[in-house]
Amino acid sequence: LEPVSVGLAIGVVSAFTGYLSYEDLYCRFAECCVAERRLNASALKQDLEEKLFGQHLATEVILKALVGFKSNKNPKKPLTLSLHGWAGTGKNYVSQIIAENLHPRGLKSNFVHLYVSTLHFPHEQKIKLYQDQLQKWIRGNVSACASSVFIFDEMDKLHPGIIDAIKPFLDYYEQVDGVSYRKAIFIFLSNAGGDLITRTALDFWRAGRKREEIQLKDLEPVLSLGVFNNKHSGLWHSGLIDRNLVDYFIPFLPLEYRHVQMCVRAELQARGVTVDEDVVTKVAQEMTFFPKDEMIYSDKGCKTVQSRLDFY
Ligand SMILES: Nc1ncnc2c1ncn2[C@@H]1O[C@H](COP(=O)(O)OP(=O)(O)OP(=O)(O)O)[C@@H](O)[C@H]1O
Repeated sequence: LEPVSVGLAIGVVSAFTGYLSYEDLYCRFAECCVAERRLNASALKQDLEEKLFGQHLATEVILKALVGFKSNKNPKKPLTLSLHGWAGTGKNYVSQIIAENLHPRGLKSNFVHLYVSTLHFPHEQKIKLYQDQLQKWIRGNVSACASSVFIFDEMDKLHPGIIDAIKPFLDYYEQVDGVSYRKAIFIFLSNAGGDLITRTALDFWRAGRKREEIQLKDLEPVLSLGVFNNKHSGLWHSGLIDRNLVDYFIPFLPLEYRHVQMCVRAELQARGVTVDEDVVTKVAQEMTFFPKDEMIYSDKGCKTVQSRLDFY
């Protein structure tokens, strides 16, 4: 917002109200970083339960992690979440929900920053430059707003050198060069471990067990094999794991036919269109499912639902 019009608007409103502080008023017109803004736990819970389909583990862990972190006045380190799973299962989507619950403007907020490996750090020979830039960006943004949120997409494609560059910010230091990073939130998204998570889900399905019976402890050994000891996970050898800098590893399960249907209905509702079950079935049936014999999981999750809907 342009400062003159903000100032003018504030003047007009204060003339009418007479009691709101300049800061209160300013923050109604321009975005402010409210370090002590409380997290509305029930709103977050409702968002996750209503909008995120088929991810009972992610819903539970994200809620617990964020509520715990935001209610702690003196966290010892920033919150670091690592989200893993197959394509189109909701990792970016949930980051958007988290961002909106922390900063009302969500991904558009000046205090929420999204980095995509292949877009922002594409050239291996420029690692040194990227490291410097990233450190400057993070330092600058956290100095401006302690509760900044940083989302790193395609973490499995991120050069370990870049992860090393952000490592000092994730650690238990009180301050780094006069800036405290302890109230910031880092979210890493990756497909690493997705195939192994899928295999576990499939084992449950084949054993006739419900998806909702899958517990974190069923996936922890799987993730440790696929992510912590896997050269291609991005986190490997980055030291984040040895130093326990990642607080929560969050698995995303592959989506089934019924979840794709739910995504189609949600998208129709978001477009303000009445839900036509014929369209729901047509779009869901156009998706491809695996494994070949059982055809249970959508190979792109809900990812292409929006573009497919444009045909109807
Ligand atoms: N579990 C889900 N519940 C509701 N909607 C979903 C879910 N998963 C995906 N979607 C829908 O599909 C779109 C694409 O999903 P999203 O970008 O979150 O996938 P992703 O897991 O980040 O995939 P990738 O690993 O390929 O980046 C979302 O914007 C959302 O509309």
